[in-house]
Amino acid sequence: MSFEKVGFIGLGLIGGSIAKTIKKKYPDTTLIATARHADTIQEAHDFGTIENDTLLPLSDFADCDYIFLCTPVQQNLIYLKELKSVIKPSCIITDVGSVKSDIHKAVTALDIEANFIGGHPMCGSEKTGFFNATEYLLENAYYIITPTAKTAPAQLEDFHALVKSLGSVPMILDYEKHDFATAAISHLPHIIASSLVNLVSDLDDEQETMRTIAAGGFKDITRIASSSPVMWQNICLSNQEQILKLTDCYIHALQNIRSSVADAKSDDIISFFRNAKDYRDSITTPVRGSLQKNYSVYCDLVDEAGAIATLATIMASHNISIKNIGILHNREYEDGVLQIEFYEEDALEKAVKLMEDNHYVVHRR
Ligand SMILES: NC(=O)C1=CN([C@@H]2O[C@H](COP(=O)(O)OP(=O)(O)OC[C@H]3O[C@@H](n4cnc5c(N)ncnc54)[C@H](O)[C@@H]3O)[C@@H](O)[C@H]2O)C=CC1
Ligand SMILES: O=C(O)C(=O)Cc1ccc(O)cc1
Repeated sequence: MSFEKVGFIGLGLIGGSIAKTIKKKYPDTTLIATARHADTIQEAHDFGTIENDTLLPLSDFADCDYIFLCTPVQQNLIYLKELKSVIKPSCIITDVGSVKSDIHKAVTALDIEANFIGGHPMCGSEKTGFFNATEYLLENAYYIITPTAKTAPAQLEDFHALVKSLGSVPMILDYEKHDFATAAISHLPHIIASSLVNLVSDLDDEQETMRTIAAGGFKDITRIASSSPVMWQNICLSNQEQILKLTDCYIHALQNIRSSVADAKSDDIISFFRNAKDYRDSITTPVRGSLQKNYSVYCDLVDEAGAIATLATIMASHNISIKNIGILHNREYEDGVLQIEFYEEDALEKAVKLMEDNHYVVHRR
C-alpha cells in the first residue's frame, strides 16, 4: 500500500475525521482539500491537517492517489462527474456517502468503474463540521467497502488495508445490500426520530408542557433528529426506493401494535415489548465494530470540592486517558453520579479496578 497524496472534497465531520486520522497515522502524506466554505479550509490548514489554506480548483487534485468525496450524497455525484477528466489513471476515487446505489450507477454510466471504490464508515453523530471531526471517530467502527465489477484486486486490497490501518473494521458488501440494510438501521430511524419530534412540536400546548417534561427516553430516541437537514434530505432522495419499502413495513408494524392496544390484547402487547427488549439487549453487548461504542462507568459522587479532579488525577497517574467526564442526573441515578467515558474497553476495565481499589462505589450498565 503506497500513497503520497490524498485529496478531500468536503471536510466536515466525516471527511475531517478521515483526514485527521490519515495525518496522524501517515504524517508524511500530503493532504489537500476543498469544501464549500473557505473558512473550513483555513481551519483545517491551521490545525495542521491539510497543505492548502484556500479553496482549490479540482484540477489541483490531478496527482492524488486517493480522493475522498465527503459532501452530502447528491453533491458527491456532481463532483464525481467533474473529476473524471481530472484524475490520473491509477487514482482511486472513494466516497463516504450513506447511500451507495446512486453513486455506483453514476460510476458505471461514466465508465470509471476501475477508478472507484465505494465506502461508508458506520460511525458519526448528529454533529457536523471539521471542528467536531476527531482522529478517533473511525476507531473500531465498521467501514463498509463496496467495490465495482472492475475494481482491481490489488487496489481493493490496498484500500482495505488503508481502512484497517485507520482503526476501522473493513467489511466488503454489495452496494444494493448496503442500501437495504442502512435504510433499516439508519435512514428509517432518522425519519422516525424527526417525525416524533415534529409530532411533539405540533401537539404541544402554549406552556410547552411536553417540551418541559421531555425525559430521557424521548431524548435518547430523538438525538439524531439534531443531524444535518441537508445531509438527510440528500439521503432520502438518493435511497428513495429502499426507504419507501422500509417505511411501508414500519407503518404496517405500527398498525399491528395499534390494533393490539385498541383490542387490549395483553399477550400481544407483552410479546411486542419482550421481543424488542431481547433483540435490543443483544445489540447492547459491546461488540467490535458497533456504532459509537461507549465505554462508560458510573460512580457515586463524593460530595466534596475537587472530587472530579481527584478521580482524574488517579486515572492520569496510571496513564488512563479519559474521553469524557461529567455529572449525570437522571431517574436511574436520582442523586446524580459521575459518568466517566474511556476510549477503549481495556482502559475501562483498568479504571474500574482502580476505582474499586480506591473505595469508589462503581456502577456498570
Ligand atoms: N454524519 C454522519 O454521522 C455520517 C455521514 N456520512 C456521510 O458523510 C458525508 C458527509 O457528511 P458529514 O461529514 O457528516 O457532513 P458535514 O456537514 O459535517 O460536512 C459536509 C462537508 O461537505 C461540504 N459541502 C457541503 N455541500 C457542499 C457543496 N455543495 N460543495 C462543496 N462542499 C460542500 C461542507 O462544506 C462540509 O465540508 C455525507 O455524504 C454523509 O451521508 C457517513 C457516515 C456518517
Ligand atoms: O448519530 C448516529 O448515531 C448515527 O447514526 C450516525 C450516522 C449517520 C449516517 C450514517 O450514514 C452513519 C452513521
